[in-house]
Amino acid sequence: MDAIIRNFPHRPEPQAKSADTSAFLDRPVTDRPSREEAEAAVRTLLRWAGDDPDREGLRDTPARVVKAYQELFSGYDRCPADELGRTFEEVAGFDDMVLLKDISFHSHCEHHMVPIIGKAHVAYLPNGKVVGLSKIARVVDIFARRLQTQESMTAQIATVIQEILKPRGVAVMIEAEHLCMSMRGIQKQGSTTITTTFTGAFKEQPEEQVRFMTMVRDPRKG
Ligand SMILES: Nc1nc2c(ncn2[C@@H]2O[C@H](COP(=O)(O)OP(=O)(O)OP(=O)(O)O)[C@@H](O)[C@H]2O)c(=O)[nH]1
Ligand SMILES: [Zn+2]
Repeated sequence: MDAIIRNFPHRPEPQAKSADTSAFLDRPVTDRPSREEAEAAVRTLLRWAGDDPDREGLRDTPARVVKAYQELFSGYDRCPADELGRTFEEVAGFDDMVLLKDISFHSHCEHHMVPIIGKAHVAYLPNGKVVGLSKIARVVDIFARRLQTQESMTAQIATVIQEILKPRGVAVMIEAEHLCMSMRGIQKQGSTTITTTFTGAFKEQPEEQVRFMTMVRDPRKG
């Protein structure tokens, strides 16, 4: 949990605390450099790469890069716990698996700041309440729009859903290509990294894990 709390450095205005979400809202605010400082850093990188930041084609690039980073790293300004705050009473007694498959995401690895492109599969076993389907995808999106390792992102998604929704169990699988392994370094194109994590009934009952895996691979067999 601590790791998740530490990953909220820039949330500007903490919302009202509730018993369920307080742990996700008490996070330190760190000094953020100004936009001008960020643009100056991009200019330095352009020069370091060997180009001239004053040539016409690059003149607006620092501003564009900063604007793009604001979007790509907007997950630091958002709280995944907030997304899960609105729930619905269990629909018509439904308490079986809810699985969102193939949630596409773009993230950036914390080692090289190079894209991680992949999809997440997230399931939970409701325990008296369900959450809007889009909220699960929003949680994935918020964590993806931070610097990540795939393992951390997998664990963070499961932890926040387990802590806030308190279902009988959560299962998360992420499949992703790390461009730091294909564009540079070892240069292995097309390799996929798969990570999984399970809580509650998914952790304790192997048959629930199998059912999750089967539904991820072929939902007709679930
Ligand atoms: N476990 C894990 N490793 C990652 C992830 N994304 C990137 N990496 C790895 O992070 C490692 C960083 O290794 P370092 O030796 O510190 O850095 P490097 O010299 O740039 O490594 P190379 O990529 O091997 O050239 C590399 O092996 C990457 O493949 C991730 O999500 N999870
Ligand atoms: Zn990397």
